[in-house]
Amino acid sequence: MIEVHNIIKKFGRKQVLKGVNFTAKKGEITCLIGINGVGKTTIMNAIMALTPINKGSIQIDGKAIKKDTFDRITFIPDAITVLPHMTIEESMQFMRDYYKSWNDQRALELLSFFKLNPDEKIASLSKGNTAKVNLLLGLALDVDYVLMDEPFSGIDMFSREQIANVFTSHLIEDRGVIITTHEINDIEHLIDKVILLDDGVVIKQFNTEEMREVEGKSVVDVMREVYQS
Ligand SMILES: Nc1ncnc2c1ncn2[C@@H]1O[C@H](COP(=O)(O)OP(=O)(O)OP(=O)(O)O)[C@@H](O)[C@H]1O
Repeated sequence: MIEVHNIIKKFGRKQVLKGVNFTAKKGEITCLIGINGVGKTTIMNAIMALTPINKGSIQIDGKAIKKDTFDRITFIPDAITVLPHMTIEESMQFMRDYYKSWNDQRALELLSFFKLNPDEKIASLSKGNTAKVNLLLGLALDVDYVLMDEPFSGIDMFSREQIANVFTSHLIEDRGVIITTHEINDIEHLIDKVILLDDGVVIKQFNTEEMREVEGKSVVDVMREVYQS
């Protein structure tokens, strides 16, 4: 389980995170939701220790984040990080050389799942296919937790559907996933837990199935209640 305890993050005098608390379990998809600039990416960066926090703590399976934690967790940012002159195959080779957790079989499955041509250069890919390669490179790592920042951002409906399908496939398996998205309609039916953020804190968190079954409300219903009240 990833446990985020009371984290505070300031950029200069601006306090972006004012005591954020939530947990994300293995085997579940947890979705961070909030308006632009609320601090979703900052939370992801804090979990990955890419940005220092001012206060609070983050634990992964009961242990503070350390170098060796990164064998167990991966971050898929909203922009591709491999070099544009590489082909997809070369970018996979790069990851294979660099990460001992690289799983070739899963990478090949993802390649065929997304119907990507391994000989195509990253620079010549459409936005949708670039997003798919980005996901492939992250999901092919054998790690327990995957963080995804805006995997649906700016891509067409069919690519969004294909990406959403990955969440229900064995390619995610029993991993813990934390995702940020503004495209809630695409994954509403897939997510287990929702964390609603506003003004630097978690204003509501709930289990989506419980919310549907007990209160008869969708994620969008709850978002309207919380953000438009
Ligand atoms: N390195 C930085 N230096 C200064 N301010 C920053 C830095 N990184 C983020 N911020 C500020 O922190 C706030 C939160 O940014 P963040 O990118 O985490 O928001 P977000 O919720 O992910 O937004 P979006 O939905 O637009 O992706 C914003 O006001 C942003 O300008």
